[in-house]
Amino acid sequence: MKVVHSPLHARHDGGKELHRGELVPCFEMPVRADYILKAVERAGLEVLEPRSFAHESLLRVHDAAFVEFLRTAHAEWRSLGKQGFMLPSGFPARGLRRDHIPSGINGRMGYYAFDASTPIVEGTWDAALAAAHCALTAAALVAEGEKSAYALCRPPGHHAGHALYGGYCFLNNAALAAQHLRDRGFARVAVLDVDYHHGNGTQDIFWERSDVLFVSIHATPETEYPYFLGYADERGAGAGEGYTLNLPLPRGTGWKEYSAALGASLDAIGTFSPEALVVSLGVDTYEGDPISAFKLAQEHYPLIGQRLAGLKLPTVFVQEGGYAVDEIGTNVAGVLEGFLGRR
Ligand SMILES: NCCCCCC(=O)NO
Ligand SMILES: [Zn+2]
Repeated sequence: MKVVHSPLHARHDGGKELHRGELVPCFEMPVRADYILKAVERAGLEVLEPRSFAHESLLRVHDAAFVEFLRTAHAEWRSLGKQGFMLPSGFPARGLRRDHIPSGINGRMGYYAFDASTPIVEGTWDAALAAAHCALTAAALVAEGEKSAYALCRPPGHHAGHALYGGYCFLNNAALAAQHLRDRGFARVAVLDVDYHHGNGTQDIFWERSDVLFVSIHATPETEYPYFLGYADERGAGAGEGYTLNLPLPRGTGWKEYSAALGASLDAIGTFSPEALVVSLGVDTYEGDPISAFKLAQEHYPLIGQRLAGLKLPTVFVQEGGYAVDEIGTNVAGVLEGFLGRR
């Protein structure tokens, strides 16, 4: 399994997020990627830098004006004499208009963002684009015959929708990988999101499509972020009806219940009989994660990898969340080594 990683991830740093009512240093910090990189190198996996892809690759899943906002926002912020990280101050919630995008930067920020946890800094665009290219490169490797590949993406992507950013995510790396596989001739692709949080962005992108199955096991939005998507009654719309499967679980879920949900998701994927699999690999399901509340232990991550290998599908792993930085590398490498049959 090859690993795709870009040192440009480190350009996304220096912001703060609004967490439980106060501005705190971001949990989604550069050292996460450094620790994962060390762990996959220790596991003997080959590491490559990403290829470059045309701007149009991003528009296969994202709105053009949204991408242009991400690309230019911080330069505009600086041209107004501002510096440091950008956070929105208002959102087009109920009773407000969403049919008009304000011309000012603060209005546009609130139009495209859905939380105040996802700061944009000067290097955010470079890092997000590099993460997208890591995912596209991993998908290209699988399209060219690799059995599997791992995109060490930072910032993550599964909360980013067609024209939406938040949850530490800007461009939807997993959705880009799935679309690239479709564009390279894989007739049906399944996306399995095992991050603690629901991949609302990925669901949004494939909501009306039957060629990409979206399955997510996550903490119930009744009590957990993103709160407003990820319920079991969300099954897709139009041609996509029946091609979204949400398996929300309560806070405190341990391996027994998680494993049962994993089994149900693998059954659904088997029924869909995809030609490839994209895994949104968040490891914030770990019992020691600072912002999450499942109870998976380190020894469970190789088991997840083994179960995924059982699908016998060409597989692209895309890094999502996981904030217990001391253990993130061990947990990610555990999944990959389990998948490879080494654990
Ligand atoms: N306070 C915002 C929490 C964002 C969750 C990020 C994440 O891990 N998503 O998978
Ligand atoms: Zn997460």
